[in-house]
Amino acid sequence: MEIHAFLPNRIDAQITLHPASRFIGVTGPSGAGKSSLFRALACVEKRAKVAKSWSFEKIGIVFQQPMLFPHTNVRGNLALAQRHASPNALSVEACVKGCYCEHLLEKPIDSLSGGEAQRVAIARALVNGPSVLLLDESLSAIDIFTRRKIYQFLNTLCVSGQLTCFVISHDLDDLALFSDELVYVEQGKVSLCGATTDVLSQVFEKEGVAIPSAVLEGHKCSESVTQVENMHGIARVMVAGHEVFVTEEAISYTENIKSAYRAHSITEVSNPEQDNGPAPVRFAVKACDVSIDINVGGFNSASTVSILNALPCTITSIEPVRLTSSQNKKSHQQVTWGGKVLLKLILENDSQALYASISHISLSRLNLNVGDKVIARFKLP
Ligand SMILES: Nc1ncnc2c1ncn2[C@@H]1O[C@H](COP(=O)(O)OP(=O)(O)OP(=O)(O)O)[C@@H](O)[C@H]1O
Repeated sequence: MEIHAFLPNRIDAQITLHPASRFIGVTGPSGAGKSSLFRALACVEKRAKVAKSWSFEKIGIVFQQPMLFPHTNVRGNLALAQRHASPNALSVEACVKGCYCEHLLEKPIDSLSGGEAQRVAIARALVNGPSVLLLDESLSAIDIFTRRKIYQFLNTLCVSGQLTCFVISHDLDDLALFSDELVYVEQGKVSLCGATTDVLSQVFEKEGVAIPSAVLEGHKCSESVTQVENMHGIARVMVAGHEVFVTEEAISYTENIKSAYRAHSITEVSNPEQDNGPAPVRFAVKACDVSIDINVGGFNSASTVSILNALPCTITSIEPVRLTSSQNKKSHQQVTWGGKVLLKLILENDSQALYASISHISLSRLNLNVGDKVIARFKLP
């Protein structure tokens, strides 16, 4: 998929995407032109010129400040959107359930909180039945638990082929978890575009992110081992041949619509006849949640620590963690070095990367070096 968007003095962006990408994250510094790009794509900017290699049937856009009709309540807003809905649009019930705003239906618009109004605005956009939905920081005021649930719902629609989402966010963890591809905008141009994990590592370097998250992909095992896991919403995921535990909320489904379908109890998502095997999933692991164990022989014998997960890895780089702070009135950046180092690790027998943020003291006590084989132990994501 190719898109070229031009807006005089603001945007000259070339985006090249894989045809199968359905959830595309967009990020970049403040003022880079992300909103302008979306406004161009949504044909809101009259002077914009957009060329694309495929035709969008119907484009929806939701801004950070929800633009709901104040003269009617939430139900009325949704009913108005339904009037011009495309034939395959989801029902109001499915949209409000997926956007967690069932309880808000009778509320007047001016009584909604910022996060509630954002949820209603997304539900209203979905009721209209767009084939492409542009979300411009549209979930920024929603708490992380509900936000992740809504992203999971949107992702389910994307995985089932009913929707393509372009999502602007400054939250790299959200984008890491859900995006098939990531676009980085700088000074009106697209400077990075491609597979999420590849682009993310370059974004972390560019933005000097001290505690990055790695995205791991694996297959969710269909059944939980014990009733305890079931009760606490913990899933088992096979990563590079090893079993790890992940909370259900932290998982994003990448394929296999049946699993996503079951996870959300959605009745209107198209349900192609696919096999019901282990569902491909991804989840993010924060560098600060990863500890390093040099006792590689004791891989399965860490029963004396509370950290649940372990993956054998090799250290591929060791970098001091940069702490960047604004120094003076001219906003020059001063770089200072914290007491930590960032280790980049590659999983054994796999090309997936993991980060670990550890202290200089641990680095020297354990005498860690590039090329060492270690166990990365990490808390339940
Ligand atoms: N209507 C407008 N007319 C002229 N310039 C504009 C207009 N809207 C935005 N700009 C300018 O275009 C540039 C890009 O703004 P835009 O809002 O697209 O950035 P952004 O990447 O979305 O930023 P943020 O992350 O802070 O929301 C900025 O310099 C902004 O001042």
